[in-house]
Amino acid sequence: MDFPLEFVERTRLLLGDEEWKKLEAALAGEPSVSIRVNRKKYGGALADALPVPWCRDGYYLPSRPAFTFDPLLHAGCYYVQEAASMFLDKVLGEYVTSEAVMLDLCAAPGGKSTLARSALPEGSLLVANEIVRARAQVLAENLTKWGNPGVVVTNNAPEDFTELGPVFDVILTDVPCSGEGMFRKDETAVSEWSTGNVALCWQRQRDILSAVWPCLKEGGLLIYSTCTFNREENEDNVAWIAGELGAEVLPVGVDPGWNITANLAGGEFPVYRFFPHKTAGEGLFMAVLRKTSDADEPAGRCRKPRKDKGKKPGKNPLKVPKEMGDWLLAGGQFRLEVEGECAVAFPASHADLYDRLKERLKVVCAGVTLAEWKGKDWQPAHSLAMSTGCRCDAFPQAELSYKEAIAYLRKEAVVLPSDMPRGYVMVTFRGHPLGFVKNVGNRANNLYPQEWRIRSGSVPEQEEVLK
Ligand SMILES: C[S@@+](CC[C@H](N)C(=O)[O-])C[C@H]1O[C@@H](n2cnc3c(N)ncnc32)[C@H](O)[C@@H]1O
Repeated sequence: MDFPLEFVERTRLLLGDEEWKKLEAALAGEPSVSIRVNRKKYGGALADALPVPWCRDGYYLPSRPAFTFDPLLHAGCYYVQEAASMFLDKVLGEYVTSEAVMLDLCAAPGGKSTLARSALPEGSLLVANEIVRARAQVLAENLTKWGNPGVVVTNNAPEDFTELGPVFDVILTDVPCSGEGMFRKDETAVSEWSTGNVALCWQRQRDILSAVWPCLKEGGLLIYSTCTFNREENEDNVAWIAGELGAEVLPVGVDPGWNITANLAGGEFPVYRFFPHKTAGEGLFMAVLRKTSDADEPAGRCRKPRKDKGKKPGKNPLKVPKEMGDWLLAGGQFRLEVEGECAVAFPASHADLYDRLKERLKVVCAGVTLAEWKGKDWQPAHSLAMSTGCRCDAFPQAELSYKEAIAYLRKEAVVLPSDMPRGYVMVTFRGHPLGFVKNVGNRANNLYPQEWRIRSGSVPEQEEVLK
């Protein structure tokens, strides 16, 4: 692969001649394949997989299966994620040990959000935000499949958060960057690279950080990451956060055998760099900072919503039927309410914050959507089937074969055994919920979300299921 000359020169200067040659060779090689399992859904051991050392649920696979045709992927049993990004698990495991409210500001497609949702202590809330509307939909899909009810997905610009005040214990800014660490996976990252773009990126990163800084509590944690190598977007920005915004940079306990690279800019503070020639994974930079200053916003204060923002709740004639609480394993821990045409369950312990977020932000989805009103009855929602909080035995269940499961995920017709009761039936594959159908006797109407269906027609001959 031909890299831009200026990139070669700058990276050679950063690493030295010998290291650059090794990196160049690695960037021309094949990326490793890794996944992270959802321990709330998938308990089995993996054959032939090697653990990713810095992540409790991460595994390298010996080859790349046709993931699209694995029903377990669509059931949220695992997420395909490059291994270096999983370092977030080490950071959260070390620094977030009690219930927390976390914002993942640049979250789509959701790799780090799904990881955070597994790593955060029980009772925590994750707000996952994405500025690009179409990407926010993908983020919502991935988090819905992951199934943790303590999630709010929003579609906002960083500035929209500023006036919330200091509500977050942890903020992750996995900022848009020049993407040098993704060169072997993403050819457009190579073609779009220029020194001008690097400058644009580091300036935009500072704007993003300044916009959300007032939302971080004093003593709260900022996790800053990029997937690029240059020092401007990495060490220089960390030094700027510490000096200008007011933070101390924190160390993370790492094993020397992991081959993580330290600060390359001569600074004293700890940062964590992953290079593809040293660790199996793509390029990643991560630093952890604790907010020391509170100059912007007195703790606990939150400005009133802007007058033009926030919808006045109109009177909704729909009510959530009481029995819907029985569709959840811990129904009593949720606030049930109707939002538009949907019955939504949201963790009661964070309901006040959710109301504040709704006043200011564009919420794509939150908590568990239990059902949708269809004019005559409530139709159980896909989000419920995906939720780890769902009481699955509240519904009749039909186990599907591999072929039937793929047909269901392609939104094709499904035929259920003749003794299945009429009405809503949960379909499963190897015991994992895939969604709902409505059994009308001679056929079952497929309720899989149209926009999530498998579109590819080339169904593999053999079963492509995680082993
Ligand atoms: C590196 S990607 C995030 C990857 C994600 N954290 C994950 O682990 O799957 C950066 C994200 O920032 C978004 N973005 C682009 N411009 C932005 C801006 N000005 N402010 C905030 N986010 C932005 C991009 O759309 C993209 O989804």
